[in-house]
Amino acid sequence: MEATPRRPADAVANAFFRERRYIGGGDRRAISARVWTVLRHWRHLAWWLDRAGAAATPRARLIAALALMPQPGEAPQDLFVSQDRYAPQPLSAAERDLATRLRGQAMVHPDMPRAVRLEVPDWLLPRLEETFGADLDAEVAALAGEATLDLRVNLLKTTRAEAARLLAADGIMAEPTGLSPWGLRVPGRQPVTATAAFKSGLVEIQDEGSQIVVAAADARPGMRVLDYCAGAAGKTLGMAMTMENRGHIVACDVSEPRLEGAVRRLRRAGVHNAERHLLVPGDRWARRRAASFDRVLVDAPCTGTGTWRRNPDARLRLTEQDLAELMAKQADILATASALVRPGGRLVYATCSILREENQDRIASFLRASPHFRRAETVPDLAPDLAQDGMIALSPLRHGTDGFFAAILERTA
Ligand SMILES: C[S@@+](CC[C@H](N)C(=O)[O-])C[C@H]1O[C@@H](n2cnc3c(N)ncnc32)[C@H](O)[C@@H]1O
Repeated sequence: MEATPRRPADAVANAFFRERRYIGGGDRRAISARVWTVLRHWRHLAWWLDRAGAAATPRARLIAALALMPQPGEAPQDLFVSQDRYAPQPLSAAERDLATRLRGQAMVHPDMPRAVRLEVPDWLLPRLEETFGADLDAEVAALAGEATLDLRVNLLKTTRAEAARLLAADGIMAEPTGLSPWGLRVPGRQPVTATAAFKSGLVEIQDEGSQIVVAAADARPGMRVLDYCAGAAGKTLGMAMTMENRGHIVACDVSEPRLEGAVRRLRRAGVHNAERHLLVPGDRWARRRAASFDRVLVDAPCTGTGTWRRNPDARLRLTEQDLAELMAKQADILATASALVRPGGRLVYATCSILREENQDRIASFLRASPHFRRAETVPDLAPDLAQDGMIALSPLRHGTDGFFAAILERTA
């Protein structure tokens, strides 16, 4: 993971295990659990190692994690033993000394700088302070928590109650979500994709926050709808559902493999009114369809800072340059996609970021440059006060969802 810092940790872990089929299930789980503990405490561990005068190598981080978070029978000197062919080398005298010194200390120390304590990059801290103000510690703690497993019930094929009943028949007890009218929340990590309900397209895995973006888009039967950054069609599927399979929806993206991934999902969900379009440089397709869609959803490429619960390593990989590049892309995409909205139609801009620069500030600068757009005065009837000034900003702490943002804009002329 350190050797390929641009690659998501779960992709590295999957490749590692694929190349080592001899590692059994129990060992895989144990290895993964240890690696994820180290990732979740990356900066804490580096701080402790620095204080102890040790280099923050992968091995040293692991020894420090075992010493700082001792579990019965898991003292580093008992795990680093060479009798077993695959076990790590025994501890050196210096490593033993390190483990002894760290043992029993609290992982988070009062002397740690705030960014280290919160496990965020230094450059990002002022931006997070701007977003969350006095709630910063609690919000970041919630972003570091366990993600929920949410399903969107596919109303094209079933009802929420019926889907819950079918899942229960497969041993999965799901509860209705509080905000999304179509959501079910499954406790813990359960094999949802093996259930009959999933295989037959009655439910899709989709965070409740993402479902709220679908609701905010308010795609209705008979409309012409564009999902401009559709990826593998997560939100296209949801909008096709609210359209009751009537009207026309186009899923666009610049990534062919992502759009390919949509094919199977659309089929499984029983969606008949969707078309896919691969955007290429100099695309005439968009120009020919100027001002023709009732709804355009821009689910923009973003920092993903709202999904840290799922990718604890992402916050460490994110650089200031990434943010700058993404913001430039968001501005371009918004300018191009907005031209496709018909007068009287709606543009919904969404991210899974919690940063103001990608969200509220992006919308403010778009509106300054686009006098024929304004914030929608009426928004879909979701939970009271969820939308303010036509914008919805969700967070794990306040809403129990990923950190999603949606702005609902109207084209006036
Ligand atoms: C947040 S993801 C979309 C997720 C998807 N809507 C879903 O719900 O599953 C952003 C998508 O924007 C696409 N993208 C990046 N640059 C783009 C561009 N210039 N125009 C259109 N799509 C773009 C990426 O390929 C990616 O699939």
